[in-house]
Amino acid sequence: MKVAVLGAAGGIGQALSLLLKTQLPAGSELSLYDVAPVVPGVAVDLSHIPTDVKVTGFGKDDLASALVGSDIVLIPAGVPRKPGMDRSDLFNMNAGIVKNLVQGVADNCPNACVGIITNPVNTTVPIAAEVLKQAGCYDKRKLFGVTTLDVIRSEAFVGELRGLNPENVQVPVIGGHSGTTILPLLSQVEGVEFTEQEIKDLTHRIQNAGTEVVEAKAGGGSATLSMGQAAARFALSLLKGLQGQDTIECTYVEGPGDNAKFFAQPVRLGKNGAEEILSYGKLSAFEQKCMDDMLDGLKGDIKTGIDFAS
Ligand SMILES: NC(=O)C1=CN([C@@H]2O[C@H](COP(=O)(O)OP(=O)(O)OC[C@H]3O[C@@H](n4cnc5c(N)ncnc54)[C@H](O)[C@@H]3O)[C@@H](O)[C@H]2O)C=CC1
Ligand SMILES: O=C([O-])CC(=O)C(=O)O
Repeated sequence: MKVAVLGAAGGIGQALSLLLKTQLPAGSELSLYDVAPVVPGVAVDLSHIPTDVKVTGFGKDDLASALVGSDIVLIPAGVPRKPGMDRSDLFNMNAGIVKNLVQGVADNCPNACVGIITNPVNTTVPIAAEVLKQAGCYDKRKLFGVTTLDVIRSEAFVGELRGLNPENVQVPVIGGHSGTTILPLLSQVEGVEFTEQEIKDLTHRIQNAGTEVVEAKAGGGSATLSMGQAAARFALSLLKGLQGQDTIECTYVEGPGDNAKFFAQPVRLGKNGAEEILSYGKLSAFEQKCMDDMLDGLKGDIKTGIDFAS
């Protein structure tokens, strides 16, 4: 399998590429693309790690070579937030970057699965869908917004609160990837009971965890290491699915549209990508109210993306 990382020289891109170099199955290829001139150096650096994963770096004029033959394309290219900004403030800078890179996917590896990390994810994924549609190669089973960071944060915070090993905690997170559109289903965490106040506080913390990192980094960017881990988890699950070993992850996809055209929920990943959109089960009254309150915002974010690309 060939995995391409677009934006590979950035904070997320480098962490993700390191994890992929050490965790992709033997015989895989890792293709690193960035407009930053350091990218060939990142590839050389990683190539000194003794795993059977071939790493190649491609500079800004070499997008086609980076992409050709790719099975999975991960896109963390773009600008991160600074304190005081919302993810939607990144739209003006990042929408065009995602549009151009996804056009490159359409031109060079139209059958690849694409995982969009660049914010605002609620909007950049619909942009990617429109670009692929216009190129005649859109398969909704193969386009994903990577929302795994919301899941791993939920696991970490629940583990911390209850003194559990977070590796044994599972929390589905549905909706989108910004503010109140992030909806952790704490009522479904097995073997753990929360008070109403704990649910409110935890939900708020998970929804604001990106801002927690942005403020702690004080102008130096947003989550990169935890996001690298989250994207690697998603990519490795997707790859297992493509190789015939089905896996389940929450991810932002075009589904049946019961809530919004694009929506994050548990998805069975298999040979063709998103083989099955799974039910997220019964919501508590609190979760249902959170859902009702955020859906208009999520739909607005999606419309912004569709309008931009069409
Ligand atoms: N989905 C999620 O959960 C998360 C998403 N993000 C988003 O990921 C994006 C990247 O964040 P960081 O890695 O921290 O930023 P960064 O600034 O460290 O890295 C971004 C990289 O993208 C490259 N780049 C810019 N334009 C490009 C283009 N046209 N083609 C190829 N590469 C290009 C830059 O040269 C840079 O190396 C941001 O939009 C951020 O908001 C961040 C954390 C979590
Ligand atoms: O908050 C940000 O800007 C980056 C991000 O998406 C996250 O950390 O969840």
